Amino acid sequence: MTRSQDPKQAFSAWLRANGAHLDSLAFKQSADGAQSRGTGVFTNSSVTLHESIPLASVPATLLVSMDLVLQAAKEGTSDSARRLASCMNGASRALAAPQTSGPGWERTTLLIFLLWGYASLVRGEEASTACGDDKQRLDATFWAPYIRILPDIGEIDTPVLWTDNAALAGLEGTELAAGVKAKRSALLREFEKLRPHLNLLDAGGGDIFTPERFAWADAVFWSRVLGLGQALREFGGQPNASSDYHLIPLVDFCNHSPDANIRWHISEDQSHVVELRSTPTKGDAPLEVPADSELFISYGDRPNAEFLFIHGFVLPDNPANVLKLSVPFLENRFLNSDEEPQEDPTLEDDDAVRTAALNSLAVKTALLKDLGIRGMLTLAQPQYPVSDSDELPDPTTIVDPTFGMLSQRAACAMAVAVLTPQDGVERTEAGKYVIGGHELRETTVPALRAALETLPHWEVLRLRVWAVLLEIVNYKLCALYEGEETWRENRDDGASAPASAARIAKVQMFREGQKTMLLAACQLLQGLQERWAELDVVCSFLSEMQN
Ligand SMILES: C[S@@+](CC[C@H](N)C(=O)[O-])C[C@H]1O[C@@H](n2cnc3c(N)ncnc32)[C@H](O)[C@@H]1O
Repeated sequence: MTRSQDPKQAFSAWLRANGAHLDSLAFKQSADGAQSRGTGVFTNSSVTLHESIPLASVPATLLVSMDLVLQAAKEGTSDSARRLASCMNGASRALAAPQTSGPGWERTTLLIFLLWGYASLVRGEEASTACGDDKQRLDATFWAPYIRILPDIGEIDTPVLWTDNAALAGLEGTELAAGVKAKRSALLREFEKLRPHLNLLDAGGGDIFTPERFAWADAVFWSRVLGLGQALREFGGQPNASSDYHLIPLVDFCNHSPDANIRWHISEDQSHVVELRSTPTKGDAPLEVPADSELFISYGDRPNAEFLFIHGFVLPDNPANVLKLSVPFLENRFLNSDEEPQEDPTLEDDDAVRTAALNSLAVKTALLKDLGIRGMLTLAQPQYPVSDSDELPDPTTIVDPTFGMLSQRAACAMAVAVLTPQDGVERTEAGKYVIGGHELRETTVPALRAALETLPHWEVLRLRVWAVLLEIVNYKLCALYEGEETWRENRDDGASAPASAARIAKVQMFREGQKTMLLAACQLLQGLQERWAELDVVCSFLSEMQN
């Protein structure tokens, strides 16, 4: 390979020379209207895809994981391998547990790999052309054809890398605004800690490593990494593979589509570990793909917030859009604010009310933790049944009146969140949970649901859930509308750099998706609240409470 060769062709040649098979494929620029998708995988002739026949394959020797980085640092004999070893030693000393083991450390080692390859590339260290024996893989120059065609800083469009205020302001009022700020600060802190050790990777002294370059490595990592560890150990003939995270040159150039026509597959053939194959078709029918067509894999059904944050793109009318909210424990309302607690005649003073709230909060948090429900709840888009009549079923008569907006787990978590100390939430000394005087047979979502449904005021609890959720949804909707104002002002402000039209369109599409979700949730919850407030069982319970 010569430096003047087209990087995409050089990459194909490097893959082939090192044992990958990609006969009918080529790497080309991909775009969807104004939205660039960067490099993609295209057919170079018409092909017939079969689910059982690999279209391309990558040998184990080309997989990039922590195992490779550690091996290069330990066994490599080149100058670059020695620099890598010094950097790895320093980095593991600079970071404290838990960052020096598990997935966090795997990520750090792969970021170091990318920066190692980058330093070698910009310092013009020559890439080797010979087919790699195992030693060559332990030298940074071996990976140059791969590092060279990775998208560079200006080609990655994730909000963490945006520098124009006009686009960043577009996230105001959405869940991403705080996430992007937090991620930027975390990356900066991490970079400062690692900087002296990263500089050891660079023969030129390290002035090429900036916070932005570190954020580039992080973005490249998250947008391409696959968690293959278990699959490799179980099916890929690599019982000793200790890494989970892998970068797979070739496979990681496949762009995403909800209508993917290919998928990656762990091969049983031990020399060709990862393959590309056709997605399953009806009756195993082969798939005819014309020449010069892009082949897509699926990154999964993810909401636009996730696609934008990790990949810098959004999908129009994405059915996987969701709303995330932290579990709204009622106790927090008065523990964290001046709000008056619900009156409880059985308790003597404010201190007793506070203690009761803290106890009940501790039991509820422990219960959700034992159920595996931590942190955030997810609200999906309601899926109304498609029927000939316009009439929806009476929500009070169906198992899930939220039409899929709340999963069984989220519905249970919400019900727990709105239980008050008066509802009787306790934990016995034996660690069993008691709700309204009934001990849970087992700490599972179905058992909790069954216990909640037996409460005499179950429907009142549900009304509380609708009311609390409606309040949150309205709050988020207001924040979104207010954010819209801030964004408009920033876009019109001549002082800030103009964002590209494609980026503005992307942010707009993201905001529209959030608005659609929130309005649908608001409409549904309003209807549920009205309907539940009319139920006899709810009316009589509430009037009894008043009396
Ligand atoms: C695994 S890489 C795919 C190869 C990548 N296009 C490249 O140039 O290296 C994932 C990245 O490709 C881009 N991408 C993938 N699918 C896309 C899509 N449907 N629309 C826009 N960009 C896409 C995003 O930048 C994403 O982070």
